Amino acid sequence: MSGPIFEKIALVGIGLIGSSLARVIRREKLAGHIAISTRSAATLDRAEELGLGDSYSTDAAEAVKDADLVIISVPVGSSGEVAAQIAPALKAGAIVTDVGSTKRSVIAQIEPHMPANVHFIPGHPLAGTEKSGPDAGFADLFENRWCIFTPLPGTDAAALEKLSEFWRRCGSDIDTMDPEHHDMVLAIVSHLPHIIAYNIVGTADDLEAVTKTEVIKYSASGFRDFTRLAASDPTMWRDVCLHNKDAILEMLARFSEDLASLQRAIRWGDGEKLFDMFTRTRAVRRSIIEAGQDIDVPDFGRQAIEHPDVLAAQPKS
Ligand SMILES: NC(=O)C1=CN([C@@H]2O[C@H](COP(=O)(O)OP(=O)(O)OC[C@H]3O[C@@H](n4cnc5c(N)ncnc54)[C@H](O)[C@@H]3O)[C@@H](O)[C@H]2O)C=CC1
Ligand SMILES: O=C(O)C(=O)Cc1ccc(O)cc1
Repeated sequence: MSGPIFEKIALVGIGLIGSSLARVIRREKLAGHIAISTRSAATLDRAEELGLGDSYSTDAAEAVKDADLVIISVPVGSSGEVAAQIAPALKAGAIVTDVGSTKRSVIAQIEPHMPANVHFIPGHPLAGTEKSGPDAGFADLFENRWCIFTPLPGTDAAALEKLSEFWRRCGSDIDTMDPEHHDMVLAIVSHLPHIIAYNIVGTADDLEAVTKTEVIKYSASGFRDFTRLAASDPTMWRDVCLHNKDAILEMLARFSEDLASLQRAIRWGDGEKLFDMFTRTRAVRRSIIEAGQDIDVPDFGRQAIEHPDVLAAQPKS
């Protein structure tokens, strides 16, 4: 299929994800009109300088007027505020979706505001980088990545198919799951890695016996990989931590238990245990490569979904 899918698309939030969407919508001619809205006037001006849309407003309600598709791309903690602003201005029959990294909390914030005559379909593209803002986006971001929908009971099948077609034309593959499962999967494959990265870089930064110049000068590539994740947007990740609290705490508890067991093996010189553990984790990496997921920016989503055994794997005693 070619040609516009929607007459007017409104993008609320024009950072990494919103601006990547603007770029791919333009390139693939997915809309007749792209309306852009964001809270900060300076960011909106930058989006206009970059020519990302056809109309610009700091008033989200103004931007969504007559829109057939509204995509909310703001930090998850701001979802409710945006939903309240846009609700009275939504067109009957419009599809409203989001791209938030957590789903239960976003649904809880947005759904109560949605009028009965619009289709709210929560979504999450498993694609991103550590960068943020309208300059950071690029049209290929969603190419060969998963986009997960967590539809509410009774979601209109035609609206879901139309939104799926939109994301396919952005380059993504579609998967559907319930919001609880989404939040659990993402806690281990995305949220925990970021928290671990923030923590290890923080620990290094606190070390008094090692100067900051030494951390920079001698940083091995393993540490550098962590610094990339730890450079991710603080507002976005504060919100993810606060809005997927239960699943993150559950995964952190398991992680801490496993870390303590590793610590014990090191303390007691249990080389066999260390070797077995490192052999098992090496196999996970191999299966990622075999699944064709060995790409520059770590891909965390597809692997866990296609190979749920990665999640289910229990430590060998
Ligand atoms: N950065 C990433 O790698 C990924 C992020 N996500 C999700 O996408 C969403 C957006 O993330 P990014 O684009 O990376 O963030 P960003 O920081 O690059 O952009 C956020 C945008 O939201 C705007 N904004 C913030 N509060 C607002 C409000 N109350 N009303 C209107 N606009 C507001 C900001 O001005 C900015 O334009 C988040 O929910 C995040 O969890 C999803 C997949 C990947
Ligand atoms: O930069 C990376 O490695 C990421 O993991 C990007 C990312 C961050 C959050 C998401 O919800 C999805 C993708």
